[in-house]
Amino acid sequence: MAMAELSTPKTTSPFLQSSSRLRLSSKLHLSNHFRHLLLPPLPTTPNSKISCSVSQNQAPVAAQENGLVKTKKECYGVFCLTYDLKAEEETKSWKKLINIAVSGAAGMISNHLLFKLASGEVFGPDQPIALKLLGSERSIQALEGVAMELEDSLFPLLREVDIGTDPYEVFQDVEWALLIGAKPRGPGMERAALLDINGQIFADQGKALNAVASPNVKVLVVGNPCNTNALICLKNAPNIPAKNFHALTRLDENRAKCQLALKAGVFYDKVSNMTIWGNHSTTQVPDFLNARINGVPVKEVITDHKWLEEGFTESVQKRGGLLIQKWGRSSAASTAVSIVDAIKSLVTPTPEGDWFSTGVYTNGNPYGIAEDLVFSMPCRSKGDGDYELVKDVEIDDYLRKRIAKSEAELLAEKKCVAHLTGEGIAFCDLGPVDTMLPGEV
Ligand SMILES: NC(=O)C1=CN([C@@H]2O[C@H](COP(=O)(O)OP(=O)(O)OC[C@H]3O[C@@H](n4cnc5c(N)ncnc54)[C@H](OP(=O)(O)O)[C@@H]3O)[C@@H](O)[C@H]2O)C=CC1
Ligand SMILES: O=C([O-])CC(=O)C(=O)O
Repeated sequence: MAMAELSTPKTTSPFLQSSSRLRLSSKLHLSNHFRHLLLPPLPTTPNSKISCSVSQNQAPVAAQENGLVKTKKECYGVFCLTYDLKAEEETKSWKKLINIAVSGAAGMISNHLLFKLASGEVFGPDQPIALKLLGSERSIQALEGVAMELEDSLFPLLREVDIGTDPYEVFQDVEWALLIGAKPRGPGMERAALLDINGQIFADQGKALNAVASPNVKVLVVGNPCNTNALICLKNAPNIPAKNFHALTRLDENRAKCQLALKAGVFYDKVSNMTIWGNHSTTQVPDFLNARINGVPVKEVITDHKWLEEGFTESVQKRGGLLIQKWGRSSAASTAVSIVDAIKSLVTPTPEGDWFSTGVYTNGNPYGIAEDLVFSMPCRSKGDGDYELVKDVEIDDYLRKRIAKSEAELLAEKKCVAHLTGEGIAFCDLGPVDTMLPGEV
């Protein structure tokens, strides 16, 4: 993995030393738990070398002055290594560093995702990144453990790691915000209660993004119920384009492709044009009408239409619940993979004729879906981080009826969180069937 031949480090890992020796952002209070790990700057001239003098090659010293933590600008440990000429040539062609925030960074999904981000698998082998990890008082120790593992992985593209508990600090200047942290729904907990608790998290994080993130930040909400959380988040961030907010339904798309491939006896890369419509819940609609296998409409390849309407649809809607039954916990690795897929779909051009699913703001949609929701729909991207809706998909009576059910569910969820979206007093009636998350059975 390492791109450079590295000299022997002269110091030990900062995270293996006492926490008082961690690099601390000079402008922050220690009590804010905002801790910062920084690599040497990228080379700017052909003959420049990233190297540290002996005095630089020491652990950082955090001096306290009037309660404020000040740091010297030294590098240390694994981040003070001298790169060889080959590495210089490589880093010269690197792009400008991007800042990526991840919430719930000590959770299970993040435990897979962060290493994919740091490896270059997501943003490419010439894209250096800074990771800004958001946790809480509960998880601050665990976040240090996460940072230690990142450090020990020697990822050349990972230039900074910050950990913190205040979104106004962690989200500063971020270009991507991957919002994963949310309270899991416990036994006996009402859906309305979960919407309220998690909604509050996303209202707060929306406000923080609005205040301090890059104005064109792209936000991917994973924490459930992700569609309504994304709506809450965007409503609290009026300065950020609503189009920049996504709810993760890519896991559902991947699950649907897998089921179709299994039934058709093909490898899953042969399945394309897979849309998930609606909510990331058991009302979601995996669209077999427009999906293709080897470029041929699915209904022509799989002639068991009863299976498509019932078996296939239900298996995708309830895949998360089945996995929890088997595994004893919800999908984490495949969710991280689907987050990677979702981001890559926005930063690389969509293959000709294909599309991907993502939960996006409905305003101006061509399908007649209620405005002012976050709804999963088919999208294409030029690879610039933005997307456009695919406009010419066919919607028959079967699809229309089911899409309407998911739409009704999202409209009901929206009423439950009116107090968090600035739309008045909440009124929560989610109906008799408690179907909110795919992970629930
Ligand atoms: N959209 C999708 O396709 C999928 C979404 N999910 C959702 O992703 C989210 C994260 O899943 P996963 O990483 O497995 O979960 P974990 O339980 O492993 O981690 C969740 C993190 O959420 C944070 N959190 C924030 N608020 C609370 C709270 N009030 N109580 C407890 N924890 C809280 C915790 O971090 P801290 O203490 O640092 O705040 C915790 O580390 C869940 O909401 C899950 O339902 C899961 C799979 C698929
Ligand atoms: O309900 C959960 O936490 C898991 C989930 O979203 C899924 O597996 O799709």
